Amino acid sequence: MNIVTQSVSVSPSVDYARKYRPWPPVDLPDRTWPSRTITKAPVWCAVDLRDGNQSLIEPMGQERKLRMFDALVKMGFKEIEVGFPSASQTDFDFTRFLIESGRIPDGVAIQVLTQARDDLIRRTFESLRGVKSAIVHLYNSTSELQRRIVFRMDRAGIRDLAVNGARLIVELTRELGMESAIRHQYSPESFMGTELDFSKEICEAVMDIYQPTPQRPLILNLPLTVEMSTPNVYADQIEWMSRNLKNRDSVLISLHPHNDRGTGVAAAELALMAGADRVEGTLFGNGERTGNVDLVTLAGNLIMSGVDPQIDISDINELVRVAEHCNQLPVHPRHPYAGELVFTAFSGSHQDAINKGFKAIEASASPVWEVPYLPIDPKDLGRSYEAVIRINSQSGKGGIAYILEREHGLELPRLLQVEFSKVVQGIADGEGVELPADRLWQAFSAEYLDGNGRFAFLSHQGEQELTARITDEGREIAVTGRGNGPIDAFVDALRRTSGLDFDVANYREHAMGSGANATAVSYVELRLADGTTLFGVGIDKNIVTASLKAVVSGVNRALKRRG
Ligand SMILES: CC(=O)SCCNC(=O)CCNC(=O)[C@H](O)C(C)(C)COP(=O)(O)OP(=O)(O)OC[C@H]1O[C@@H](n2cnc3c(N)ncnc32)[C@H](O)[C@@H]1OP(=O)(O)O
Ligand SMILES: CC(C)C(=O)C(=O)O
Repeated sequence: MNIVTQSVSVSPSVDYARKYRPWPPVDLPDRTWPSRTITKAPVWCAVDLRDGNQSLIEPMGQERKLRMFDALVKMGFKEIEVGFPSASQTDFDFTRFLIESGRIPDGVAIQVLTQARDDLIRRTFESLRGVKSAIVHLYNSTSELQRRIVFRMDRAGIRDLAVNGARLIVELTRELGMESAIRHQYSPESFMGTELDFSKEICEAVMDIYQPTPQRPLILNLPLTVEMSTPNVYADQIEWMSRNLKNRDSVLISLHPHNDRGTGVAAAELALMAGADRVEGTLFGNGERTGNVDLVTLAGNLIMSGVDPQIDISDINELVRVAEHCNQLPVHPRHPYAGELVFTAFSGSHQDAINKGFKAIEASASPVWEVPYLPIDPKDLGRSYEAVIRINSQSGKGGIAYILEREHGLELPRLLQVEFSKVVQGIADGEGVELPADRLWQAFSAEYLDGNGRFAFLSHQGEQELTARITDEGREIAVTGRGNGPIDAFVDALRRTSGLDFDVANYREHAMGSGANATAVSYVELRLADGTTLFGVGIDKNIVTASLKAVVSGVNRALKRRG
């Protein structure tokens, strides 16, 4: 059989194939990264105060910068890029403030960025006077596009720019006696767009100036300044550099992914598998254009793989508050790990599976977390289970049962779950909005509990010969009946009083709470003359009273159904 395919352009005015080119793959047939796994946390460097800040509508002032800095320190970051001190007075002053106020804890290095321009490098060193531990981060763009369009320089010119910048940095470090305080970092900016042989050439030329050793390695930051390809290409580039750079043990290979194609996290992870040592990024991925790689997501992914991320994201809601305040940008409700909705299921089958997963975890002695649709325990991020299941018209019995059990201790029999979920479905469809837990309880009470119809239970005496006081349409009456126990006798009494032909098909009860506050809940399934069944529910401190109330509840519902 011949299948004839026809390609139809949705936008006939643009020939995408002529306008855009796929990024060329790296010739690395013996690549090893695809079969590796990440088994330890990288060295982290948070760049919220520099790359994040430079992309904000309103860059941070001192108050917001400090709040972010303190939060990053508290999370356990040991390297924090605090600004571009030669570019703005705010960044210069902030760097000075951190140093002069003694705000930088021992063991934490501040990092500052500079272009390869003499005046900017000198000013950068001015900002660092008296610092205990800093990383001077030199960058220049190296890609073919930037060389041609922005710098209008050939490879040699671009290499000289980097080498001269590095030389001045080494001289100033020495002149100012800052050798023990300062570490060095070089970024061939736009690394992804740079030919690998030139990346190697320029990095090695810079290494010749810095003379790194395994004890004092140079940080070579190989940025995905603009993400232009699938993440495997970046991983190949990193593996190629890691394998081909000279004196590999004297450099730390650092990643700095952006997220133009939405795969910044994937690029970082694959590149770590490819041999990188360090990652630069920001909280929740704020940064130029679509952002920097999101360090919180990377840390969450490590946790989910059983690896200690070495930064603390266990109070993720607080991190969201800090980021939203400092960046004046919201964190999306569906943001991995942090979004308001990421641990919430509305849909019935998901809720059912989560409910069963929680029960299985409770019953299991294993420490392993296994809950369908919840790949990580929200509690490990300081999130509660409260919002895990929320009810709307897409919800099913499992979710409704979960909420009634969590909020009110009711363990509804399965058939009652089915029955009540239809009631909820009707309300949710009618109102078209979410039903919060208190609305669900209101609906349950109205449907099943005291006051749900014509009769209401007041009191009873006797067991096989029973007299009960009830109200009938608000009027108090006494009813009597006989049977082999109080429920049977009460059924006999109510059958005659209501004119409804029914018996009890099933009965279940359990305690809610414990000690003096314990309450009993009874579920009775009534079978009607036409063979159909329905439930009644009663709650009372006295277990017999709870059962009799449940019978009244069921009769009221049956009468309403009969009309
Ligand atoms: C990918 C990144 O995020 S890199 C960091 C980018 N961050 C920022 O730019 C924020 C802060 N920057 C600034 O405030 C300014 O750009 C400053 C203060 C650094 C420099 O300002 P100015 O000199 O006024 O101008 P401008 O930024 O337009 O300078 C561009 C010039 O610098 C050159 N240049 C750009 N980057 C570098 C570099 N890393 N090293 C050396 N020269 C560079 C350009 O080729 C251009 O040269 P030209 O004037 O001969 O054409
Ligand atoms: C300065 C460099 C590291 C940078 O910010 C980038 O390439 O995005």
